[in-house]
Amino acid sequence: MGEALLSRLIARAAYQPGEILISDPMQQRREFLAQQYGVGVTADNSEVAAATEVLLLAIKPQVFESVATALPSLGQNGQVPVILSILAGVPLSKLERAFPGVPIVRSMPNTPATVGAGITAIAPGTQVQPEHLDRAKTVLQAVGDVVQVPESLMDAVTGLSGSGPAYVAIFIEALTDGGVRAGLPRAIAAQLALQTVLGTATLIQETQLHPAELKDRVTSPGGTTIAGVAQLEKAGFRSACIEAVQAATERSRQLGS
Ligand SMILES: NC(=O)C1=CN([C@@H]2O[C@H](COP(=O)(O)OP(=O)(O)OC[C@H]3O[C@@H](n4cnc5c(N)ncnc54)[C@H](O)[C@@H]3O)[C@@H](O)[C@H]2O)C=CC1
Ligand SMILES: O=C(O)[C@@H]1CCC=N1
Repeated sequence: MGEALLSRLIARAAYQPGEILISDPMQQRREFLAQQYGVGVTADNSEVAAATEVLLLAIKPQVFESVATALPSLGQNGQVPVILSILAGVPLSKLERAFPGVPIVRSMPNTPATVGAGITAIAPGTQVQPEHLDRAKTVLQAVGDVVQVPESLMDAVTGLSGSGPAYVAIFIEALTDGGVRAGLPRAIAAQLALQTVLGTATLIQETQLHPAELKDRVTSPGGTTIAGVAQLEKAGFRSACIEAVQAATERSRQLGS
């Protein structure tokens, strides 16, 4: 996810490569990022912590405690960075305990950020002033839309838009398989499936139609669509989507505790 944000930030010239320093323990990863994006790299997290105005935390929640403990206290060179966390589940209370007095913005982006079509929810911590929030938003608005939510909703955001690209990708893959089963060549089926999802999303966005209204418009009486919709309902498609978001939300809560 860190790379998704990085690639778009550079493509949009929100930052120059020379202004970005990335810490990663994997040498192969460091070499790749330096070569691909021209950014500075280091294996020492403290170097990033000492040199930055925005410190993006893009590690796994499972290693948060060990990474935070090993960092020196921030702001010793006079500039206190804004910490922008994208960690699933990790609450502001835990982040603020690890970095006392530091402005922290908890956020949940998603992978469409890579192409500037992301959506990120943010929740500011107790030390965050308007200028800190602006700094965080500048980073996130370069990769898509930004919405502010109460922190209590961040796990639900994670279950929906954070994890959602995987659900949508599975849907596109499954539609493609359906087309293949019905006799379409795979390449044509894949093109039809992808554009159907993209086109429907664009249609709903541009017309502000309620999804149910759009479904009704496609569904001719006694026609093909209602036959397909009836099968989706029989298979519990809606329920599967609702339960997927719920399960991911609960997992996000677990990761933070
Ligand atoms: N993948 C996604 O779609 C999204 C992920 N996130 C969050 O982003 C974070 C990263 O997730 P992914 O990118 O999926 O995982 P990832 O495993 O692809 O990336 C984690 C990176 O952290 C590096 N790393 C490991 N230990 C480190 C350490 N001690 N110090 C510095 N770097 C270290 C790894 O080498 C790796 O490059 C997680 O907290 C996740 O909840 C948030 C939104 C969406
Ligand atoms: O699967 C995960 O834990 C991360 C958080 C949201 C999307 N990917």
